[in-house]
Amino acid sequence: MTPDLFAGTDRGLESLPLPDGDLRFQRNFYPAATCSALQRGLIDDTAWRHEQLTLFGKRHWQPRLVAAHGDTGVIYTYSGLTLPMQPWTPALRQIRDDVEHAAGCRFNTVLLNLYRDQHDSMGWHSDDESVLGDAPVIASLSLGATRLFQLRHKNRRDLNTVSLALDDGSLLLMAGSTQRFWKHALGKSRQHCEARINLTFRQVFSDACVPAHSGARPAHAINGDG
Ligand SMILES: O=C(O)CCC(=O)C(=O)O
Ligand SMILES: [Fe+2]
Repeated sequence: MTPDLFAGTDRGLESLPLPDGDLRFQRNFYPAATCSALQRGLIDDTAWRHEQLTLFGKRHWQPRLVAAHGDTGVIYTYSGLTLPMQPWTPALRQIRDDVEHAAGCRFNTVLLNLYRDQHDSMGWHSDDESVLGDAPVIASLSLGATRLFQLRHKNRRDLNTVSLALDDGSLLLMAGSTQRFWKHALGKSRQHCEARINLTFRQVFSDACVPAHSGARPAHAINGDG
């Protein structure tokens, strides 16, 4: 495993070298005071759900709380779970607009994860559902405790696991073929951790109209107010 590859800056999104992928990262996307206000508001105002998943015929509680917000009519199923889609709140709409501006593309959905402490986690997976298109852009904003995010290539054994400390206010973009070739996870921590919220913004297409190439569009392609 490599140490944290990327120290990050607040000079905008910067590319992280990733074979077969496209990762960009910005530390301090939001300043600390904004992050703590956003985190408090989201913890209090979100209808957090504790969901169960079936793995090999056995029911398991997910080790985190979740919620989904998005445009009316969007349905998104992942890991066999279809969360009820809540409307955008003013806070989430503002964050979405800021993230769209940085990413240069539109998002119609955000999944929220609340990692209550060091015991909460997310297992290895790719966000590669067909409704995300073949080259999804996923923008991940972290608020609260720093947690270690890891990526591992699906079939190249010569490549090390990549580790990235996602700290308060950081923005990570996964684009291009990242979901096709890499899995990612957020493991439990050995040290005590306070709560962390992660928001992943996605563009979910209805099954009928998934574009052949759905990668990031340049900022000037943004139109309308969503
Ligand atoms: O919490 C994180 O940083 C990862 C979240 C994630 O991978 C997801 O929501 O699909
Ligand atoms: Fe993910």
